[in-house]
Amino acid sequence: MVTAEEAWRILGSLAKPIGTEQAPLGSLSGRVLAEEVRAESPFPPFSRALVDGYAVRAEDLPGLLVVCGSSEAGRPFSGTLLPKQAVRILTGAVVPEGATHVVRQEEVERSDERIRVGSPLESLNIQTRGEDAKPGDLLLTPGIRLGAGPIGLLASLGKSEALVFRRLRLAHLLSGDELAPAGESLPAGKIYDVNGPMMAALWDRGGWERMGQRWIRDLRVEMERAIEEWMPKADVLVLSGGLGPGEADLVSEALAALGCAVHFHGVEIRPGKPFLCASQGQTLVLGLPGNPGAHLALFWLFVKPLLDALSGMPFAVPWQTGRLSGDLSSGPLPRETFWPVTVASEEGSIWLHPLPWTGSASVPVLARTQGFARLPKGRGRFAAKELLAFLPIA
Ligand SMILES: Nc1nc2c(c(=O)[nH]1)N[C@H]1C(S)=C(S)[C@@H](COP(=O)(O)OP(=O)(O)OC[C@H]3O[C@@H](n4cnc5c(N)ncnc54)[C@H](O)[C@@H]3O)O[C@H]1N2
Ligand code: MOO
Repeated sequence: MVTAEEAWRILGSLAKPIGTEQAPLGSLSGRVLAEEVRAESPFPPFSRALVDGYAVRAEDLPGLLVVCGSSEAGRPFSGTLLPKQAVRILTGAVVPEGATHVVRQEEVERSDERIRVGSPLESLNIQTRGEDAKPGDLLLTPGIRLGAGPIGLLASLGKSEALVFRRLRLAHLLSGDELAPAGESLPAGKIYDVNGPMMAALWDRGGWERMGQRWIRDLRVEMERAIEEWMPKADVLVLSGGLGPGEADLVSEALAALGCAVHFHGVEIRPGKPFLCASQGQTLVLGLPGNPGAHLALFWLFVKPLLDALSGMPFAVPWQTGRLSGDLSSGPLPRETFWPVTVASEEGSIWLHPLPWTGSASVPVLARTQGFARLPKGRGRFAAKELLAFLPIA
């Protein structure tokens, strides 16, 4: 049995990114960047007008100017602005040589090919060449998950692809002779599979590749065969159930028979005490207890930080702090406990409302859980307004 801190440390040491690949711009959403991105040329590539109006020279103002041509987006004015001249210009167009300012069209009087411009001009209304980035400027660093903003930046640089970490391949093996699939009538003694659909939902949101999900009967030989079959295909194999000390708790025996290295089996926490971590070669095996409450809590506390780190991001558990909105009392806690809470922000404070919780076998509470409050071992009473660490789940 290890402590939660030891489990995080071990998982962190196992979390080496799994490899990289080039991916096209259109498929980068949710991927993790594996390279530094620097500007190769100035951005914007030319000084451009920020408003519709006239390009002018400050030294001619105030005065009457002759409009000698136009510059539109994509169709620049080819000459140089001479004394007492102006060029009609539209937003995004190249500012002609010699111009110092762009004056808004609302601020000039125009008659035929002449404009009258007052003085002084308050703003340039020009985004100058290289204002956003100069050649060599660092624009993106490795380890960020790519969303719309960074993808837009890559597009502005003309990049048609980027180096990203390979998508993690995950498989989920669920054991339990009592499991029945949704949609079928429930024979006596059976329950519907909760962990399969719950984990599938978590994985789809994380952008990882779901290799497969398989049910196995509570037979050691079946468990062993399924692990052996999936180990070469997956980067991470998540097992559901079969971890406790009962006769049908088969995972440890199957892993031992396959010669896997077990890094820990059992963490001093509630829920999720039988949590197991093993590996063989490059493949990691995570055993999560069958109780759905343990499955969900362990995913957020340990599995997600590990998967993120294997995907190229830092290994981190993003704790926050909040105050209890009411008293929380249970018997003295036998282990460090992660208690389901709802989370609300009010008047600059985060409030944690402890949900009624009977343990990891309870499922309805999971539908309301927005975070897990971290409670130390030994205590049984926590007063309203006490400040606690919690892990938000979103
Ligand atoms: N003598 C002891 N018994 C138990 C201990 C212990 O220390 N000594 N630990 C308890 C704790 S804590 C947990 S957690 C469970 C761990 O059990 P397993 O990992 O072996 O899981 P199972 O026995 O297979 O299942 C537990 C529970 O969850 C239900 N389950 C399983 N899979 C699913 C699923 N896919 N969807 C919904 N529900 C599922 C299963 O029917 C059981 O009710 O052991 C305790 N026992
Ligand atoms: O570890 Mo169990 O999940 O505490 O019920």
